[in-house]
Amino acid sequence: MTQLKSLSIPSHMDHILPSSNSTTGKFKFEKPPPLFAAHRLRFYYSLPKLTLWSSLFLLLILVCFVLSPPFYSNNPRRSLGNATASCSGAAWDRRVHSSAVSFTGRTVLVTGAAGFVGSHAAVALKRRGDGVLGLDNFNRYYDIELKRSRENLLTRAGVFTVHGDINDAVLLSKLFDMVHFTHVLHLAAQAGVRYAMKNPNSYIHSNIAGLVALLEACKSADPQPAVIWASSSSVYGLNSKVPFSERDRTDSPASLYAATKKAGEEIAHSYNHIHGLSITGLRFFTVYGPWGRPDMAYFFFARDILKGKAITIYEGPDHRTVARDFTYIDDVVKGCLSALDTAKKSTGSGGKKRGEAQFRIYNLGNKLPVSVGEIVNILERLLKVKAKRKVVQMPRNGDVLFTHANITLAHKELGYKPTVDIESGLEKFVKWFLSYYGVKKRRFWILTLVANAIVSCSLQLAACSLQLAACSLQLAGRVAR
Ligand SMILES: O=C(O)[C@H]1O[C@H](OP(=O)(O)OP(=O)(O)OC[C@H]2O[C@@H](n3ccc(=O)[nH]c3=O)[C@H](O)[C@@H]2O)[C@H](O)[C@@H](O)[C@@H]1O
Repeated sequence: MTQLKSLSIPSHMDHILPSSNSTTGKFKFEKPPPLFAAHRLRFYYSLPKLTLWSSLFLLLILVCFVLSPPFYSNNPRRSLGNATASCSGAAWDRRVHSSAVSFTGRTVLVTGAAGFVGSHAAVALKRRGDGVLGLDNFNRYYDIELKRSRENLLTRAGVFTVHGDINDAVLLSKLFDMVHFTHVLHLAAQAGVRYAMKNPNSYIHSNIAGLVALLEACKSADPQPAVIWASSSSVYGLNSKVPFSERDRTDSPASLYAATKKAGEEIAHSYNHIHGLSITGLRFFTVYGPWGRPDMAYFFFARDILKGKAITIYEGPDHRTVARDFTYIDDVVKGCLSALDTAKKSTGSGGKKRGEAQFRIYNLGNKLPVSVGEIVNILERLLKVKAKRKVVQMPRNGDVLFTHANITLAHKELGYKPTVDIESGLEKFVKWFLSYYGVKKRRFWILTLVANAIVSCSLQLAACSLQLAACSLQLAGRVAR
């Protein structure tokens, strides 16, 4: 007993010690190693606390993760990893070939396939029986999860998306060797007018260098494909004559983005002239709709209205209205497909031109400009939430006051006829927006709860095992004595 007392065991440990009565004269208590004893004591008594704190900690990490702003970077190296290296192997080859199987005689390489217009167009092509192969660099200009979700849609439709950059000449040449593309629908680009103020180089990288790399690959392919690619309404720049017609001048761009698209049109012309590539440029007018781009105003207005955050509505000098010829995605996709179907074959082979080749440019707009204020009115009605509007003078950030397409030429030569008005188009967008982000939120909370439960259970299990080990050690000690 004297021995026991001298150990000064804390009173709350009494129940795990043998009773003094039963051991009188016989029991000789051996002090466990101090470190082990300390652990055992803390562990045993703070188990519920430990579980609680670990759960709270886990929850905190998850909340920080969700609330952290998305990381926007357009450094292709960062987002690509080793793309060319990953684009090989028998399984990869099989996926490329099976995606490119065509039932119509058309086989299309769609660049920017995980993008907004790219994903819609690739699915539409595949549905009608064309062979389709996607290519996308999955850069982080906006939410990469959205791009992955679009990629899942493509996969379900039977379209394989190669992860790679249009600047990767080795990869392009490999793809052109593997598949005889009849057409290239080139939609990969650094989009967005205002972002050029922040990251001008990304526009040069994708819209100039990338375009040249792609045209080089097309020029060298045998047979050469016909190229249909996305230019932009922004090439009309500071023009004041409306509606914008393809014959109007395009030499006063208001943004670097517009300048790179205008440069793209000139570069395309030179490849057509020298190498006999059949090339069609499509000037898209503010394309919107389900699976859209989160950097576009209608998209982030919807998000901010729902969050109760103020939205900034630009106005021109003397309170002039800012307006856009918003064009619904399905109409634009129809325009792309008609351009593809009416494209003539390239005339070159092995990089040499054998005759004049087709060169076309079309406006794909809606010919009914809508003010930004009206877009907000419609979103308010659809979301049933009042927007907190902040009307400010349009900053000098590359935006133009208005766009308005003359689509006579596209109508005449492509049969292009937009059918979706802004109310119905935004209604479809809002429906998608609510279901996509609603589902994601629900999925997130279920995952959080499951993860939490798993961590708590594992901690409890670990604690029990330690306790069991401690008891066994103690028992072994007793038996030995
Ligand atoms: O037509 C095109 O070629 C271009 O269309 C859009 O560019 P933009 O029309 O400027 O579309 P948004 O960025 O969504 O802006 C729409 C309107 O909202 C206005 N806006 C934008 C942001 C903001 O905070 N407040 C605001 O009033 C803009 O001035 C513009 O009038 C795309 O973002 C470009 O990639 C595309 O090439």
